[in-house]
Amino acid sequence: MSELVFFSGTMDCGKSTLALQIGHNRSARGLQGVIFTREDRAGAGKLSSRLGLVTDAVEADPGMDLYAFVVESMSRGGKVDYVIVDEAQFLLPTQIDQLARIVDDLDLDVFAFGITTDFRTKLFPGSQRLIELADRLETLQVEAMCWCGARATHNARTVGGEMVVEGEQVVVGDVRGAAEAVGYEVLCRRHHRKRVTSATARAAALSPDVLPVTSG
Ligand SMILES: Nc1ncnc2c1ncn2[C@@H]1O[C@H](COP(=O)(O)OP(=O)(O)O)[C@@H](O)[C@H]1O
Ligand SMILES: Cc1cn([C@H]2C[C@H](O)[C@@H](COP(=O)(O)O)O2)c(=O)[nH]c1=O
Repeated sequence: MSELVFFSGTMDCGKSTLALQIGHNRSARGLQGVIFTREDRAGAGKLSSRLGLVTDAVEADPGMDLYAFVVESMSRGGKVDYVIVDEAQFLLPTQIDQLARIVDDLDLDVFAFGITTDFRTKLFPGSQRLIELADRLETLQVEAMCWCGARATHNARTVGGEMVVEGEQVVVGDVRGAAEAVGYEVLCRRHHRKRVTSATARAAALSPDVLPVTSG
C-alpha cells in the first residue's frame, strides 16, 4: 500500500541527507523517482545536503500542479516509481493535496521532508496540511542540539546573532551564515522562549555583571 510520509525535524537535523539516501537506495535498485524541491539554498532545481551531496530536482513553483506533472511524465513514457519532496514546508496546501492524490490515484509512495514550524513557532501552511493528510509522520532520529546541550526543538531566526521575532515567514537561509546577516539557530524550547542564542549566552557569560567580584 503506497503512503504519504512526512519526515520532519528542525533545520540541520539531516532531512535532505535522508531524502538523498532514500532516492539513492531506490535508484540503486533500478527504480526511478521524481524529486521536487522548493527554494533550496543551493538554488532553483537543486536538492542539497550540508554533507555536500546535491542532486537535480524539479522546482515546485507555487503555480505547479504536482499531480498533473507526474501524470504528464508518465504519459510521455517516463517511469515514475516514487516521489520525493524536500523543503515541503514551502509548498502550498493545495500542492500537499496533490501529493496525497499521487499516493491514492497513482499508487506511488511520496516521501516529504520539511520543518514543521517557523521562527515564531507557527506551523508553515504546507507542513500543517502534511500533518493533516500524511499516512505516517516520522521525526528524524539524529537530533540537532541547542547550545546548552539539550535537544533542539525550535528554529530561531537571528540577525547579528540575536533572535528576532518579526519578519516574513519565508526567508531562505542557513544555520552557519555570516554573523551579521540573517541566519538561523536551532534551540531548545526553553532558550527559544527566553530568546537566548549561543551569541547572547556567550555575551552574558562575559558580562562584568556575572564575573566573580574580588574584594580588596
Ligand atoms: N562535516 C560534517 N561531518 C559530519 N556530519 C555533518 C557535517 N556537516 C553536516 N553534517 C550533518 O549533516 C546534518 C545536516 O544535514 P542536512 O541534510 O543538510 O539537514 P536538513 O536538511 O535537516 O537541514 C547535520 O545535522 C550533521 O549531522
Ligand atoms: C525557521 C525558518 C526557516 N526558513 C527557511 C530557512 C531554510 O532556507 C529553510 C529550511 O531548510 P533546512 O534544509 O531545513 O535547513 O527554511 C524560513 O524561510 N522561515 C523560517 O521561519
